[in-house]
Amino acid sequence: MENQDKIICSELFQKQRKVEVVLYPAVLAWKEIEKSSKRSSGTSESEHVQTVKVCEIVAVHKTEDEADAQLRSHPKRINQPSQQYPHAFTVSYVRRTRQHLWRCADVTFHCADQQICEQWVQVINEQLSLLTNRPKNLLVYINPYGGKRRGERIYEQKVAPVFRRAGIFTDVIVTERANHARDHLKMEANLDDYDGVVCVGGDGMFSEILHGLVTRIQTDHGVDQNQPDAELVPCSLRIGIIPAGSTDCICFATQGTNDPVTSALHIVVGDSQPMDVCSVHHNGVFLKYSVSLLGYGFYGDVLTDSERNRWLGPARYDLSGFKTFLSHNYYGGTVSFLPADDNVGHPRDKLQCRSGCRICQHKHSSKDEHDEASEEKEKPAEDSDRGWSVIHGKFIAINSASMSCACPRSPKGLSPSAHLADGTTDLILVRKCSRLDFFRHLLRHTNNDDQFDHWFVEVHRVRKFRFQPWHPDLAPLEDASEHPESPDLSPISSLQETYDDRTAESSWNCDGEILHHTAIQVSVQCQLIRLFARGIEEQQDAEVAV
Ligand SMILES: Nc1ncnc2c1ncn2[C@@H]1O[C@H](COP(=O)(O)OP(=O)(O)OP(=O)(O)O)[C@@H](O)[C@H]1O
Ligand SMILES: CCCCCCCCCCCCC/C=C/[C@@H](O)[C@H](CO)NC(=O)CCCCC
Ligand SMILES: [Ca+2]
Repeated sequence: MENQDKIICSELFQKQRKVEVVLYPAVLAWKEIEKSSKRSSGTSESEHVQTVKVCEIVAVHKTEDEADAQLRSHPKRINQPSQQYPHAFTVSYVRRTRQHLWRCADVTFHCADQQICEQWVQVINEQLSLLTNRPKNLLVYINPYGGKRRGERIYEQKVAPVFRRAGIFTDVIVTERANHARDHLKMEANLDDYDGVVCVGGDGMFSEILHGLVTRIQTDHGVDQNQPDAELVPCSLRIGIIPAGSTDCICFATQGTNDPVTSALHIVVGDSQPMDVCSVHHNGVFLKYSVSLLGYGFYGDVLTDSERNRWLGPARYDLSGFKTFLSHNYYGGTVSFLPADDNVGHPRDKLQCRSGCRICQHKHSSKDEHDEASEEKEKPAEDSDRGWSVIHGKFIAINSASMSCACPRSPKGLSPSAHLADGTTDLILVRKCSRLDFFRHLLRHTNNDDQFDHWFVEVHRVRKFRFQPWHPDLAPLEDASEHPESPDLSPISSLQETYDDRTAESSWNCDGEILHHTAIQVSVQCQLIRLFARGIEEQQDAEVAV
């Protein structure tokens, strides 16, 4: 630190203590200078240096009238340090508290000289203006009905004050119906006016923003989304997520917590996290995009059931999860997939995607990869069946996790080692097994045991996959490839009386929405969008003691 060039250095006052404050090019630091009458004569420097990275300063402003106000209310305190140092400025900055939780903290420095005070404000502001990744204008959509219906309150009480302090301008739209935000982004919003879009709501609301934005960009660039191999254009606008939904899995998996203030601060400091998006087609017709879970069988059934109980709020998933678990349905079908290259690891390698992830950093957006491939004139023949693996079977669940899908219900997620931006999705196949076995598998989503370490579970890291449910007339009577089932210790046959495993079909849960087709083709679009996030931080940045 001492070797870096000091931009400005002063002796100021903070909370009745004399401190030396230094602004280096990337760090603001201050340390106490003790008047050591208590210990020895003279002035000595305390060992403890507090530091704040300039990129984590939210704002700086002159603390107007504070000293005047004190003087008016307590004229007798004229000899106190704050009156000897009547000018003050306050630096608001990001402070890490508990795990992944950020708060906006203030530190106020007092000084005797007005000019010095103004110089400090000016110099810090100059440093902040060099941070060009910070948004200045945001378009905010609030779903007033997501989660526990607290979206508007959360925004007004916790988020808007942080944006105001950071000097961010916002246009706020409180949605009046489902798909309001999607349609506004698709057709009306003037995207040139904004540096980003903020979504106040849950995963379903995020999905609206995703569809509105991605579709708009493709339309503007003349790209036909119905072509499964279309070269999609990445979105330049980043998306911020203020969690106010039921699962908030996308927020949790990209920040490590579901906290509105933390999200607001990630937006203010201009974080950027690229993210994969799966495009889902049915017979060459575009259906949906997905960033978290595409789940057939268990998670499709949970969602279908839970939609009937929306009034229950977040608890609807617990009730439907329990009911679906008891139903213990399984579904026949054929899954085909194109495995990922070796350089992106394996779902069981325990290399979790964290802030600055090396695996994700080495990937580019799908468009860049397309461009490189066509330059080299060796576009892979992906539509042929070369390289594809095919699996027939009866499945309790088929899950594709493009990210870990960590959420409060499952802090490590459906696929703990899945990457946010590696151009792949982890395809998890849970074959027909006993109810007890499936329970053990589910339970492992909540503890440290490996949920893939079961005879009936397999997991593949893939770039594309397809699913075809068995046609009732063509379904094999027995699935020869299947592992012999272990005995079911708790048969609940009454729930299955009407269940015919040769005709039954589930539905796909696509980021919390039901798809209306079961035969689908899925392709991962590497880094199609960017969030105002940085991935989950490995460890807390501690204050520096020198
Ligand atoms: N004004 C509105 N009225 C009714 N529905 C809305 C409105 N605005 C958005 N929606 C819809 O509400 C649905 C649920 O919203 P949201 O995702 O915010 O909450 P959630 O379902 O409780 O949370 P999660 O998706 O995390 O489970 C979304 O699919 C969205 O399209
Ligand atoms: C014995 C106890 C076992 C408990 C096991 C819990 C396992 C939980 C795994 C949770 C995975 C969530 C994946 C995220 C999916 C979201 O895109 C989607 C939209 O918000 N949420 C759901 O579909 C809601 C899905 C809710 C599932 C319960
Ligand atoms: Ca991925």
